Amino acid sequence: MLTVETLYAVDPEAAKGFDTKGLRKNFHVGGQFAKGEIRLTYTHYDRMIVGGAVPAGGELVLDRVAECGTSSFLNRREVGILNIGETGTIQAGNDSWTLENGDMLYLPMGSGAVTFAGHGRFYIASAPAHHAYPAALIRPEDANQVHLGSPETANHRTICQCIHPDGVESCQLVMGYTQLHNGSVWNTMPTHVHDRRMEAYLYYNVAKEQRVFHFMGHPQETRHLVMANEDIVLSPPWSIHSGVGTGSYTFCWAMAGDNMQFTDMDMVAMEDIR
Ligand SMILES: O=C(O)C(=O)C[C@H](O)C(=O)CO
Ligand SMILES: [Zn+2]
Repeated sequence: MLTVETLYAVDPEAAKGFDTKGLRKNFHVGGQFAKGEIRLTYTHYDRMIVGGAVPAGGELVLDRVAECGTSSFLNRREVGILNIGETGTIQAGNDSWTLENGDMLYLPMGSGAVTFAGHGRFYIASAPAHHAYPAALIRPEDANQVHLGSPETANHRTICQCIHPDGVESCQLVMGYTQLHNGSVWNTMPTHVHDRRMEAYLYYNVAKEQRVFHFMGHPQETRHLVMANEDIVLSPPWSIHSGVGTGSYTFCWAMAGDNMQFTDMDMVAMEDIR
C-alpha cells in the first residue's frame, strides 16, 4: 500500500504567525513508518520526498507515484534509503542489496521499480535528478566521519557523510546521519542556515519516553517542535535546524538544492539568536 501526502512551502513571514498546531502541520511529518506500507511526503522544498517503507516480512514495491507525473518513481529522481530497522533487502532491476541496521543505499535516476523486503525499516529521501551516477551501498565504516562539539557544551557528535561529493556521488542529494556521543544532547548547535538548500531531519533511536526539542525558524524568530522516535522535520532553506534531546538519539539529515557543499553554511552567532 502506498500513501502520498503533499506539503507546500512556507515563507518565513507566514511561519512567524503559526501556533503549535500550525507549525506541526507545516513542518512536522509523523507516522511514516507503518507495517506493510510505503508512506511518502512530497514536499515543495526543492521537491524533496521523504517517507518510510516497512515491508514487515513481505514485499513492497515503489514504482509509480502519481505526484511525480512519471511512469516510475525514479524516472527523473534519485533516492537515498537508510535502514533503521533489522536486516532487509532492496531490489532494483537485476541488482539486489542486503541492508543491515545503519546501512544506506543510493539509487540513481532510471533504476526502475524498487522492491523492499525483509525486516528493514527503510527511511526514504529523494530529490530530482538529471544524471545516473552508480548505485552504491554505504556501510557505516564507508561513511566520511566529521567530529564536532565537545562534552563540555553537550554537543559532542560524529557526523557520518554517506552520499556526498567526495564519496558516493549524486546529482543533488546529500545525505548522512549524526550520532551524539554519550551524555551529549545538542545537535547542530552552534546553528546555521543555508538559503541555498533545504534540509530534512529524521530523528530515530529515541527511547519511547524521551523527546527531542527541535528548533526551527528564522534565526531571530525561533520556534520549537517536539519530536518523538521516527518523526521527520522539514527545514525550509531560511530556517535554523537544531535539536536538544531529553535522552540519546540519532538523526538522519538529507539536503537538496543549489549546491552540495556540506560546509557551505551561514553560521548564526549565539548573540543573534532570538
Ligand atoms: O550535528 C550537526 O551539526 C549536523 O548533523 C548538521 C547537519 O548535518 C546539517 O545541518 C548540515 O547542513
Ligand atoms: Zn544544515
